[in-house]
Amino acid sequence: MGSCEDYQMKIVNGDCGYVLEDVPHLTDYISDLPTYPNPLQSNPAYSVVKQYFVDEDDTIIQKIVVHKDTPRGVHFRRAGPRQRMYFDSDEVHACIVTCGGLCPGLNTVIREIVCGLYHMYGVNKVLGIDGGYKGFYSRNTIALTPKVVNDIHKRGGTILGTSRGGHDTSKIVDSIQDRGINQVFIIGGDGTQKGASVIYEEIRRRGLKVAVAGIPKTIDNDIPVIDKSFGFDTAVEEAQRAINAAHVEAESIENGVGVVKLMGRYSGFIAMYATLASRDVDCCLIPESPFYLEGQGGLFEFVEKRLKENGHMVIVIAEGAGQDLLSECLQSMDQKDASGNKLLQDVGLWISQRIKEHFARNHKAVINLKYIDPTYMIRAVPSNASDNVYCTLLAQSAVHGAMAGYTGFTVGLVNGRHTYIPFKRVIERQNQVVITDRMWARLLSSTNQPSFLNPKDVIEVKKEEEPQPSF
Ligand SMILES: Nc1ncnc2c1ncn2[C@@H]1O[C@H](COP(=O)(O)OP(=O)(O)O)[C@@H](O)[C@H]1O
Ligand SMILES: O=P(O)(O)OC[C@H]1O[C@](O)(COP(=O)(O)O)[C@@H](O)[C@@H]1O
Ligand SMILES: [Mg+2]
Repeated sequence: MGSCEDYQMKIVNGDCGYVLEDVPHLTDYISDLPTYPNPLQSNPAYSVVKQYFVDEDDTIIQKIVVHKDTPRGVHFRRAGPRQRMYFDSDEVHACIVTCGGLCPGLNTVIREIVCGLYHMYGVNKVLGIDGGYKGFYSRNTIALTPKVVNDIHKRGGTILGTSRGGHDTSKIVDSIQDRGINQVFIIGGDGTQKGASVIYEEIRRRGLKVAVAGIPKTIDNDIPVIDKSFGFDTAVEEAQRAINAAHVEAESIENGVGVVKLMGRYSGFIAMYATLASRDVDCCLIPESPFYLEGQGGLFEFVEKRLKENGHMVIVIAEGAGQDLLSECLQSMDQKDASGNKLLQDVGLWISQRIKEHFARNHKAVINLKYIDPTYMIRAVPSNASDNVYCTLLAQSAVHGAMAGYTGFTVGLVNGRHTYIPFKRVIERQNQVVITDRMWARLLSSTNQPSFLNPKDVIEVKKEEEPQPSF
């Protein structure tokens, strides 16, 4: 038996600095497993596809910008159907669980896992776990068939229900073992993937032939390595409606200020992309970029300037922005949700209040501020067309991977290619907007807002965000 560390990372080194961060396989800890031909071979839909099966040696590079002397660097295993299966179709008993906050596309992923298993691999035992991780040991299950899931992709939310907290590894693995489940599909964000990782470790410790596959869900786009998470596109699109409303309101009245709060606990991606997409936003505030209110170069000064120039303005603020300022003013609430995530104070309400107070106090002008919080409306919509396609491919990748005997992996798009990524890589840190990257500069130059950084801060930020060498 290896250490936990061995359970998580399988590193293969090649020539010229080539590194494959491989995902575990059932054969790593169970010997003499029988294999089966892939039933897709005789599926008429695929009969004309050239090279349908993924070559075992195919890998995807993580960093695509290179110089002539750059070592080849980190690669991930390419996702897709394999020639040999490590499960016979009749033997498979799969389950699907959704955990954490809602995100557009959850139902599409559920649908496509069920249809992929049934139609591509002839599996006919798929269970839905009701209500997140705790559902494994405290709730009923739902039998999932292509008929049951047929039109669920048109609905927001998750037909399985979701929850925070309640992750009890041994009770969950006991339930998997007792029910005879041998493929576990876990859809959720950073917390969920951490939970999936310990479930995989426990399954491996018990020596069970059970494949564990994660499908990363996060509306905040805070999962590292992958290009973007499903539902993010939809969220950015839906946010436009709120920004438009804020703009219409602000534009229609003297000194109109529209404030829109968007999701993003630690990562301001939705706010950044929604701002870039809209062009109606004058200022975007995100958790990664500190700001201040008073004095030269501060937010109040900028609001005054924009109102003078244009007569109206729109501010987009991510929910995690300015939390340091809030805790200075309001009593710090150190409350957490059931999963241990810090509960944040409403920054949108706070900033709206502060702007109103500033203008009232200084008799600068009478302003008309409208605050819009569309966060739960955004999260609850069904996924758009592009996310629907993305969800379908993620689900199919997960199914192909599990059938081929891979385990302990998350599926994800890396540089536009579908890959299998070891859990450890997606849970070790959070994906955040790098304010020294060009994307944030593009935003600043599109809104012409202040950067809120003085030259000394810029040097500090650059030092903090010095790229970390990957071993
Ligand atoms: N470090 C962890 N280890 C095990 N389970 C975890 C961990 N963090 C979160 N979880 C579980 O994952 C589930 C979802 O986590 P949460 O943070 O609420 O959402 P998300 O996965 O969307 O980030 C919860 O049931 C929670 O108990
Ligand atoms: O009110 P809830 O359900 O706890 O959700 C709020 C949180 O959900 C999020 O959308 C992200 O949640 P996840 O980590 O579950 O993806 C955050 O932006 C937000 O703080
Ligand atoms: Mg999370």
